[in-house]
Amino acid sequence: MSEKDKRYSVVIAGGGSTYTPGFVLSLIANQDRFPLRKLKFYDNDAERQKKIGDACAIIMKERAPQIEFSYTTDPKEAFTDVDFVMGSIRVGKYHMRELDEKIPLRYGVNGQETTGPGGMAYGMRSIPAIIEIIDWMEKYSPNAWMINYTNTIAIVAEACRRLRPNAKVINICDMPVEIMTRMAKICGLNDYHDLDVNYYGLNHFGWWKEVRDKKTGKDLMPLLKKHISENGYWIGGEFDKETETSWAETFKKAKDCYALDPETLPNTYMQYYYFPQYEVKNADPNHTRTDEIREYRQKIVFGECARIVKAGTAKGNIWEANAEHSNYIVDICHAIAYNTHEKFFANIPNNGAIANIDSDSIVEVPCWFGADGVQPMATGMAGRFQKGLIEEQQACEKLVVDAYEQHSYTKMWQAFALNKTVPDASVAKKILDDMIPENKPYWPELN
Ligand SMILES: NC(=O)c1ccc[n+]([C@@H]2O[C@H](COP(=O)([O-])OP(=O)(O)OC[C@H]3O[C@@H](n4cnc5c(N)ncnc54)[C@H](O)[C@@H]3O)[C@@H](O)[C@H]2O)c1
Ligand SMILES: O=P(O)(O)OC[C@H]1O[C@H](O[C@H]2[C@H](O)[C@@H](O)[C@@H](O)O[C@@H]2CO)[C@H](O)[C@@H](O)[C@@H]1O
Ligand SMILES: [Mn+2]
Repeated sequence: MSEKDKRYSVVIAGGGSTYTPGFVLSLIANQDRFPLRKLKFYDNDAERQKKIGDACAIIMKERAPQIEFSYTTDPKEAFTDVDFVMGSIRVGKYHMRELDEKIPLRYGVNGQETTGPGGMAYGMRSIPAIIEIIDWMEKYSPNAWMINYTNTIAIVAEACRRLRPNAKVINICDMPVEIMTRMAKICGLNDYHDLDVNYYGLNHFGWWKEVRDKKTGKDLMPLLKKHISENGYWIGGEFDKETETSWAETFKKAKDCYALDPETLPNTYMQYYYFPQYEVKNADPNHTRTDEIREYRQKIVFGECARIVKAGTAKGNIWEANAEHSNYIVDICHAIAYNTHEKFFANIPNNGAIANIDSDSIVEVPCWFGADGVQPMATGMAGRFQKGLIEEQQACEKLVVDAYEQHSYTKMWQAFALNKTVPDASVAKKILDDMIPENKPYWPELN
């Protein structure tokens, strides 16, 4: 069979994820450009995965019967004969996410999934699980690529850099393309594919310094700056109709983040670093994003899967409209499979991509994606303001991986104490001391 006719085998690690049905629908929708012969799910929670797996089996039978579909909790079965691993696991599931959010809030510190102490706690849990998956992939399918969404991406990527430097793993985030689709709509274009950008920073910690219409080359920054200074990334109307309340607030808050540096356009996550006191004041310590997800996304996804299984058909399912999150990972697999050299974003060792940042820092920058992986774009110099922020934040991310490697309590405490979201070292210690017993099943013992 020629390369042109090749059909691919994909395993979704985290088969029980709320995003899995979206991945399946996007994969099916892209069969003309990224054809599959096999699709598998892997999860370490058989019961959770079965609920999603049984519904997806029906979707696959109805829409793509030519693709062999299965789900398993056995790593050998999961990772044998695959070309791509899509990483989407959440170690400790929503129970631990809730604690990541609520423990810092006990002490008046921002409680968020991937930023501040919560993000560092979550990253520490993800490291061994991702390393384990990489090792299985390399053992059972040595030519495969892992495209990983599993958070906390910056910490996972730093752990990959140190512990598995040659692994074929690419750590990605959907936030830049989600924001770019908003930018495209603001400019009367369709989605992120229509824009050519210069963007730099860390994961959930970055700035656009150039946005152009890909077709005409027109500078879109003046138009975007005007809109964002008035509305943030909020668009309203049909496009924002389904946006959940907390995400709506986030897109609107970008207006205040933009005001702090009107030369660049901010990633929405900057709100947690620029305005931590505001975030805490607006948070309900007894009802955080995890509660919202339990009430909405998780309930809807698992409810819909149960409905499909009961009806024995997926006709009229809620995932008809493709989500950015799942389309993006399929776009990336396609770019690697067909060596397209399209420009997306990856979290990779800097190596000069941001000229005045250490070469061994993990940075998030535009990269060209092809059969040999990713080639970063040179983004130029970080501004003085950004450079200061980046260096503080990336030191926190490195300290977490130091703590993991050295089983060091002090390094983890330093990581919390240094973070911009934490007011002082005694508060950092209280948060860490509350987190340690809760994370006992997942973290190394810290001495
Ligand atoms: N990078 C990004 O931009 C981005 C965007 C969205 C979501 N995410 C990430 O995607 C992941 C999934 O999110 P979700 O909200 O759907 O989570 P979820 O809790 O619904 O699903 C995660 C699944 O992972 C499984 N799991 C946990 N530990 C595992 C392990 N060691 N091995 C195999 N499976 C394991 C769980 O059993 C669960 O079924 C999270 O890491 C989330 O942070 C990343
Ligand atoms: O609070 P959540 O679980 O809804 O989202 C956390 C993730 O947010 C970013 O991704 C998506 C999000 O998954 C999706 O629901 C939507 O609202 O848009 C966001 C931006 O594309 C973020 O990039 C992830 O890393 C977070 O895990
Ligand atoms: Mn992300």
